Amino acid sequence: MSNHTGVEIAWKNFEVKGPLTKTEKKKRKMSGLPIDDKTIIRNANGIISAGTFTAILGPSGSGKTTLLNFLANRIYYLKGLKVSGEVYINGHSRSDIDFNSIAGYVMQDDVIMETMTVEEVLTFTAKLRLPKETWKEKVDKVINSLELHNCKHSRVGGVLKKGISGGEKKRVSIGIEMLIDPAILFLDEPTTGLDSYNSENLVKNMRNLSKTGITVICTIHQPNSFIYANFENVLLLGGGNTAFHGDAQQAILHFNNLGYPCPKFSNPAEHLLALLSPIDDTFNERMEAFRKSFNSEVTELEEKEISHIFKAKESTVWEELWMLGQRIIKNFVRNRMILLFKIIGNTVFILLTLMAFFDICSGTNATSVMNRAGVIFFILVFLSFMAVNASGAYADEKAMFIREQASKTYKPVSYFFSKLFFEAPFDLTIRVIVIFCIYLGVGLSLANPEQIFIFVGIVILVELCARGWGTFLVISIPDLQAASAAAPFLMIIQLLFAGFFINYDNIPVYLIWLEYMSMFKYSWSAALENEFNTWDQAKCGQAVLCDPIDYFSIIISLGINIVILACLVVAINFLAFLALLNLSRKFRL
Ligand SMILES: Nc1ncnc2c1ncn2[C@@H]1O[C@H](COP(=O)(O)OP(=O)(O)OP(=O)(O)O)[C@@H](O)[C@H]1O
Repeated sequence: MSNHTGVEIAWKNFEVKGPLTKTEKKKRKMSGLPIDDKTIIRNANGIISAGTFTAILGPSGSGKTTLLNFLANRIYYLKGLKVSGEVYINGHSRSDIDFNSIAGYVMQDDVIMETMTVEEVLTFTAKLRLPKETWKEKVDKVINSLELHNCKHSRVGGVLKKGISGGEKKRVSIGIEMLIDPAILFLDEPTTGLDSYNSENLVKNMRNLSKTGITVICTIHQPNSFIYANFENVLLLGGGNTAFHGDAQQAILHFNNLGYPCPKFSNPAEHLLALLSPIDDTFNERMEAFRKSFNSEVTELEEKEISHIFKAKESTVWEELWMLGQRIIKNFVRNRMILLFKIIGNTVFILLTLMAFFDICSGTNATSVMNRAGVIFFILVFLSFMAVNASGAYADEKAMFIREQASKTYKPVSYFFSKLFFEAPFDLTIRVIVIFCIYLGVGLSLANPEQIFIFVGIVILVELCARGWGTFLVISIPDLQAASAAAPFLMIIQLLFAGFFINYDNIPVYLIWLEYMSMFKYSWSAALENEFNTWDQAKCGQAVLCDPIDYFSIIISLGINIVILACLVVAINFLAFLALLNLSRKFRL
């Protein structure tokens, strides 16, 4: 199915050093050894021919993934390591060619939209990256070659909602990469989490792909003997060295000749991994023997032409927005639990609020002033906490966004605005309904009918501001749990300096900037002003509360408060957008 004649990949003088772990440092200190960087891979060389299937094997920590990432040019994952060496594609230095246009990379985790069907997942990428005339044919080809026809209309599913099997999911991940017709395909531990039946099938699939001309390279943890039998070539890593690289069956003979025969009826992979693991005192001696017995030297490389470099279609922002928007809507409609929860949760909230505060604000005395201010405060706080969590959708999709950026499926700007145009409106609509019901039910001012609309406008700005903050945190903090823990703190800080708990005059000068950044300061002032600008002081009496604008120290006019709030919305969302750009830049190849 590939249009390629395949490519040969070679690496020379590949060396990796990395920091010691705390335990390693302790051990070295106790043995009086120097505490400098450890060598993970030492002067490795190798060559993998076009259209072959190679499995990189080795014990845990031997550097399999590091080698794969180095070959696949996944620089981000090598951060923190000192890496040197050169990679050649068909004899050309990798840096001289558009390597990312001929390479596909399948991550260990399958990060696919769970609510989409297999066909929809493939179609999404195909429509964005392939010309109109070819995408449909290409999707069908991928489905056929990866034997996905039985599940093409099934939803992908996830941990809580079962969908297709783990093996099928992995094949979908491979299929997404196959759409661009890669000449070389890298897979990081593709059989992890799969049962032996699915693992064997997957390995057969990979071998079949290599037979179509694609150079397939994967790392594998602990293959069983059936899986091992399907390997064409193996590259064995141990003790920082390449212990063997070549025909999988020859590997068994090679170690047999060195005096390490594979015991009868045992799994050859287990035997080889045991030989490469530091499980006894003879490890160093064994590794030295393996190193000497295998010459990985790569000599003169012949320069060969690289046929057919894939040129992805450059979709416009509008096309991308529409595709992403459709995906959001589908995901939204199919995620019935979330939909139901939002509807029931908000209905319960309206009912409870009305039961507690029904008509509480309708009076004209000082008590009514406090009630009105209290209800307004409650609405703003409740909505902002709800909205800051609405960015959870970003958290759910962060890994998928990274995968899609690595393969340049769409531009980050399209993703950002698709969330704003297609995801936010549903929440905003619910919020508007909630506010209308509560506003009318508790008896906030309707002396001027515009007041309710102005209040709704203020609430929408608060919602957009809080969403922006939530999005910024989720995108810029690598740990998602830390990001969701930080969100309420950020809201509390803004509340603290908004003017309700500490009077503006009592805020220390060096913390005054927090006051100016608080969305509650402006929304609270604007909402109070909106509420009390039709207030009849004469009916209220002489109490200090009867002049609410003065009592609450509101000095900025309603219009200016709204303008500042709108500027905050733009600034915070721009910050979130910059964070998204930065995330994309790290992973986009
Ligand atoms: N970015 C990094 N920063 C620091 N150390 C790293 C980094 N990446 C890998 N290492 C270290 O390099 C060594 C090799 O890691 P690598 O993930 O390549 O091993 P592996 O053979 O794939 O292991 P496993 O089978 O457990 O996934 C390990 O000791 C690991 O801790």
